[in-house]
Amino acid sequence: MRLAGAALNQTPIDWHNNLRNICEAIQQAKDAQVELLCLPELCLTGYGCEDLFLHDWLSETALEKLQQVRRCCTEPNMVVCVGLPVRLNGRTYNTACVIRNQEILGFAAKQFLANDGVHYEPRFFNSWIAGTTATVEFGEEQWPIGDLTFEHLGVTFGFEICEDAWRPAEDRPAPRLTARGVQLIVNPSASHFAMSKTDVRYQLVLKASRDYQVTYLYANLLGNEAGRITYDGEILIARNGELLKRNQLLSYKDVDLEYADVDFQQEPLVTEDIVPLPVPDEYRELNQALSLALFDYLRKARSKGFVLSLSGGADSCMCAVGVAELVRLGVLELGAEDFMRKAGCFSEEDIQHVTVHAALPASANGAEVVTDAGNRAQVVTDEDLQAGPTDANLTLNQQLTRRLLTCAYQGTVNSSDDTYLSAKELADNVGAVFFNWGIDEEVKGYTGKIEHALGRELTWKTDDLALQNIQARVRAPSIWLLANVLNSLLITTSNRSEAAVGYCTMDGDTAGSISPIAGVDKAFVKQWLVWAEKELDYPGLRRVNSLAPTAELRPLEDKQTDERDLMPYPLLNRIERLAFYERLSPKQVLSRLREEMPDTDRGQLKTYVQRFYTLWSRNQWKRERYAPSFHLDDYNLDPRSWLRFPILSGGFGQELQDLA
Ligand SMILES: Nc1ncnc2c1ncn2[C@@H]1O[C@H](COP(=O)(O)OP(=O)(O)OC[C@H]2O[C@@H]([n+]3cccc(C(=O)O)c3)[C@H](O)[C@@H]2O)[C@@H](O)[C@H]1O
Ligand SMILES: Nc1ncnc2c1ncn2[C@@H]1O[C@H](COP(=O)(O)OP(=O)(O)OP(=O)(O)O)[C@@H](O)[C@H]1O
Ligand SMILES: NC(=O)CC[C@H](N)C(=O)O
Repeated sequence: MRLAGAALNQTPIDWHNNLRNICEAIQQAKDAQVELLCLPELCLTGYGCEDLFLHDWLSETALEKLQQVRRCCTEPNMVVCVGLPVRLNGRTYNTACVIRNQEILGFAAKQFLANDGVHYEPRFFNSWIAGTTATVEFGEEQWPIGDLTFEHLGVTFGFEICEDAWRPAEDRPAPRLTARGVQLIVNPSASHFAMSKTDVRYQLVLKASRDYQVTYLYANLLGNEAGRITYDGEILIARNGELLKRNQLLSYKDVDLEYADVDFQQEPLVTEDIVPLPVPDEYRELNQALSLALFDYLRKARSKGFVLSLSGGADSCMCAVGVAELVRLGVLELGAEDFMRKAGCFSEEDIQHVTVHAALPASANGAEVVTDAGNRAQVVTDEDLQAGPTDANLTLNQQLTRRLLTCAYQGTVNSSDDTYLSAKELADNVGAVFFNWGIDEEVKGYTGKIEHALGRELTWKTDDLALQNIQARVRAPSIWLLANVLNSLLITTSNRSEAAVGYCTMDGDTAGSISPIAGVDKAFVKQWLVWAEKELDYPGLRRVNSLAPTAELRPLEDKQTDERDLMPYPLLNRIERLAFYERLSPKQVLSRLREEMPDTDRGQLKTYVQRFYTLWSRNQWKRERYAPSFHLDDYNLDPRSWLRFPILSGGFGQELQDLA
């Protein structure tokens, strides 16, 4: 039997997009003579519909749209499994509908709901009770729903829907299914991306196929579906512990279909030792996920591009590279023309202009073709090409980045030449539009007003934080204005370490509508930039990679650095991880640190732990106010996705006092 999984880039309640992708996958499956096709979890409505799953109309519309999917399923020999919510007696179930030759055979329902990390399924869905079935009615028709198995071309199959497979052996459906004679387990998933998670999923699928001696077919969603969470579109087909198919993750395509053939007449030996996956390259994974997430966000928000306040520091530089990589990877996979069309923000004239130039061979236009890692697709240098004035001497990727990314350096008397040059060199390297303006006048305007009102001078001695914050805040209005004028999304550059301790000015450097790296810790940001300079070939990162992170908000002679204000970043990350990922108490965190760092002064470690928890508690309100952020690491601090904490609390007063 030819089995296929298709990863789909869906959007909540974008019926047109979702149906088009589903029907396209079915068409591709027909063309490839696939006999059983698995589509991802809840792909008809989108997985991220949130409280809409509690609305009757959503499931009613999904059932209506299902009739359109049904009409695409015209092959007598092909089964299609499509995910949608079904509402019965005021309860919503998360199901996979099985269709063959326009006939609905039934709805398999999810038994275990994902309720950890970024998943809140029990808020929307009810678990299906194993061993039970019921009936779905639609017009004159009735279909079975529940704990079902199916038969197709002599093969018996059943379902684990995403989280079902992540439960222990004594709970998960797999052993009960195999006891009922199932030879094939189909798993439609919506499994969020996190660095290295592919390894976990691979082990899960391979081991299930080995332990239950079945064929296992797994298909995940693809892309930034609803704003925060990205899916990597993983497809896995395995049999008796052996991998038959695994695809390239994080595709820019809407539909990524892969298939493999399984001869169910033969029973191959069981592979006891699972061949391990090569260790995932987290820097590369992060790059792909970040850039795809930005691309999908841009087009799904129907925006024209991005605006970025580029300080030349690590965070803003990483965001700039994220946009440049969105272009590079998108063009690499789709080609310039399809990339531009899919982005949805380029005019037909511009598409023609850019792609005609890109298509010209080097010899025809004097262009220099550079064959490096792919950062420079092609360098057009011939001025006679009548390219727009801004396009001369830019590579294709730079030309496109220039259309999507506008940056501004906004210096003060406290800014250094180093950061200015770092910002300028990176902007030039990626091709972004770059402005440079000062903000001292505005700062003076505001401080002067308050000095007049209070009848005294504001000084660094008496008003340190206030004088820092006004600089960060004064950068916000002009960059917002630019974003509005350009119909662009304003990127805010907060990282996870800064979010942990509120090391940011609210309505200042947090201003923006999208916060791409708020889930990534600062130590990782810095390592990633070193990797990107070399591996992705961005020489414009050379300067930032030689700088210590600094807010540049105090006078230069103060030599302000983040780590002097706070503590070393690796230590901050360690405390954060122990405290909120491993969920230890302050006392346990301190004793763990003392074990791990016996050479560090015990009193100093205690001060850092106290500082961390004090700043953490004081700044929950800031975490509540960050712009939507991407989930990229295995956890994050976003109260709307991974981590909840009270805005007002005792702030660990007792616990910190008790530290020895
Ligand atoms: N629970 C709560 N709910 C609501 N508001 C609360 C609050 N607790 C304090 N507040 C209010 O918060 C305000 C203070 O917050 P905010 O004005 O944001 O500023 P604040 O947190 O006082 O200071 C900002 C910190 O971030 C650092 N920073 C700023 C900008 C850029 C960078 C950089 O790395 O580039 C670093 C800066 O060095 C400083 O340490 C006060 O008005 C206070 O009343
Ligand atoms: N001189 C500046 N010009 C433009 N934007 C700035 C400037 N200084 C700060 N910003 C904005 O404020 C943000 C926060 O500054 P922060 O210092 O936390 O990050 P960074 O400068 O990117 O990195 P690092 O902390 O490693 O120096 C910057 O990312 C940038 O968006
Ligand atoms: N949609 C789901 O059930 C996802 C849950 C599962 N733990 C995962 O992360 O893949």
